[in-house]
Amino acid sequence: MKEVKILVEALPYIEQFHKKKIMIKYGGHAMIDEESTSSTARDTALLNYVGMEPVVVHGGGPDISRHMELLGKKPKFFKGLRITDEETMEIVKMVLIGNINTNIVSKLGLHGAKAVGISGKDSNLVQAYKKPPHKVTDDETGEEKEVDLGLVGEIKSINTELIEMLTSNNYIPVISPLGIDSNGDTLNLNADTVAGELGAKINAEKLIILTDVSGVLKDPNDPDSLIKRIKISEIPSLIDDGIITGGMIPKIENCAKAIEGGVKSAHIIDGRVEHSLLIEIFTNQGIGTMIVK
Ligand SMILES: Nc1ncnc2c1ncn2[C@@H]1O[C@H](COP(=O)(O)OP(=O)(O)O)[C@@H](O)[C@H]1O
Ligand SMILES: CC(=O)N[C@@H](CCC(=O)OP(=O)(O)O)C(=O)O
Repeated sequence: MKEVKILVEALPYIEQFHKKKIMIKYGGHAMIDEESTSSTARDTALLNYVGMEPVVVHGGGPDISRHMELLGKKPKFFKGLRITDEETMEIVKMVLIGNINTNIVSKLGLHGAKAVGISGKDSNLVQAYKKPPHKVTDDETGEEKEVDLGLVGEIKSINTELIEMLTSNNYIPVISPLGIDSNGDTLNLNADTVAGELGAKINAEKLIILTDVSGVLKDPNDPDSLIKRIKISEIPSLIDDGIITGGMIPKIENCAKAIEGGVKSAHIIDGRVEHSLLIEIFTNQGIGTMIVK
């Protein structure tokens, strides 16, 4: 009886999200081991089985950094974005496309879903241009200088045709965060940005970002200080006051962009917690931080 009750309680959510796209971002820090990646893949497959259309964008920052270090390169970031020279780009492609993407696709397949691995380059899905150098002022000398991030892109446009084709045929697209520029060259993109912008473009019902903290915390060192709801208007002061820093900045900013672009709700949740994805979708109280208008 207990199992049946659970199923009946899930019914309104199954109805609400039937044939709706759910944009899920698998964070590099959320994929801590094979088991948690497999568990998230199983939950994603379940969403698909009950009639939703999940679309996965994955990260892999920690793995890219690890491989760079193995090859004797020091990872460098500017405002959360990896400074990407040509050699780094080779590592980024190898890790994201060759390793992480295929791994997620296999795991979804093992749980019975039809998953297709692509990157933003396929079928011109994510067209991008090289990010112009950042102007920064040297604190000591007051001199202005430029920081060039190398092969890092900004999204110019998104062609959703391939995604629509896949989801309408019940395939789960699994997307590596790379873009293609007008010369056909590859650019490295932040995975949260791809998930947010693509989520808005495909009219996703929900954007769910899986990471390694329970959501946005008032005090990042205190796991019990979770902020359950954040209004878009509150975001700038949370950043200015230094409450939201580092990798959380692109997450919250892209949740806001997604909501402004028409996504109905955006959530940052702990991907290491078993079934956090299902708890978010199938319960009233949800889990993690919800970003609202
Ligand atoms: N206010 C905050 N609440 C929670 N996490 C925060 C906050 N500010 C910064 N962070 C950091 O953001 C990290 C998540 O971003 P990131 O490391 O890029 O994850 P991912 O690989 O999942 O994209 C957290 O592990 C935490 O260190
Ligand atoms: C430009 C840029 O910084 N790209 C990211 C792409 C991967 C990513 O975003 O991974 P997470 O979501 O795990 O952080 C990088 O090279 O790390």
